[in-house]
Amino acid sequence: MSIRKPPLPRLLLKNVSCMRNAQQILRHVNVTLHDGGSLVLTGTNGSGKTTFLRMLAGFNRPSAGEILWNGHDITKSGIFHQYKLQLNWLSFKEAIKNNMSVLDNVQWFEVLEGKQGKSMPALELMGLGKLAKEKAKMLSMGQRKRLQLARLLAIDRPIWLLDEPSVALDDDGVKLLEYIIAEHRKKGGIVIVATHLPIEIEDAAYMRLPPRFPRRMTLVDMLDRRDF
Ligand SMILES: Nc1ncnc2c1ncn2[C@@H]1O[C@H](COP(=O)(O)OP(=O)(O)OP(=O)(O)O)[C@@H](O)[C@H]1O
Repeated sequence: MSIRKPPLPRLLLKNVSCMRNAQQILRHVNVTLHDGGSLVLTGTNGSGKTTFLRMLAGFNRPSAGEILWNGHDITKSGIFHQYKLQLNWLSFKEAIKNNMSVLDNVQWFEVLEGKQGKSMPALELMGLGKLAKEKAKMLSMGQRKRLQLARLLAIDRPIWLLDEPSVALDDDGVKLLEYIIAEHRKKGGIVIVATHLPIEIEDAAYMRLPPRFPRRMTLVDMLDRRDF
């Protein structure tokens, strides 16, 4: 009888902590993600959701513990070079050039990836097909977010790091976001989302980060506890 080794997780965070500006932001975080997996990060303002994503993107190094991709430490330079090519990052910094057309704002990134042919279908899927030739400065906030999502699709990398991806989207936009996440996962992609807003992601793991600055106890809290 042969005993099969379980597959290595694609991403593994082992007892990871992270400091920022000499403050401990994340403590002893453990996460396992296989292909097709998803993690939703929630927590109050300042609890460290963006820091978590930045750490996975390599902008902040863990102060303790390890982040392993295919079993290799991502902070090792040879590994990081390969690992970062797996990442697709969506954040408040939109990197949208207002004087370029909507299509060029997507195609430019696609060409940098050495890919072609996905920009227009991605814009159409995100409901921006008819605006493809307009300057990006004509777009509303929600349309700008849709453009960022079209870029994710056109660039087509396996690990998505999404910081508040549904902010500014209307109901249809949120459904589209949920749809593209589900489709990406079906292909084996990994999706990590930091969000304040409800989002439906089937079988996702949820992690609620503890507040960093617990609020001071009020008189009402003290009366509730009756321990003074
Ligand atoms: N540029 C920075 N330099 C140093 N410390 C920072 C910086 N940005 C944030 N921090 C610290 O890191 C902590 C976590 O911030 P982070 O942005 O990760 O939280 P968040 O959970 O994403 O918050 P929000 O819900 O407001 O987006 C903050 O409380 C702050 O003290």
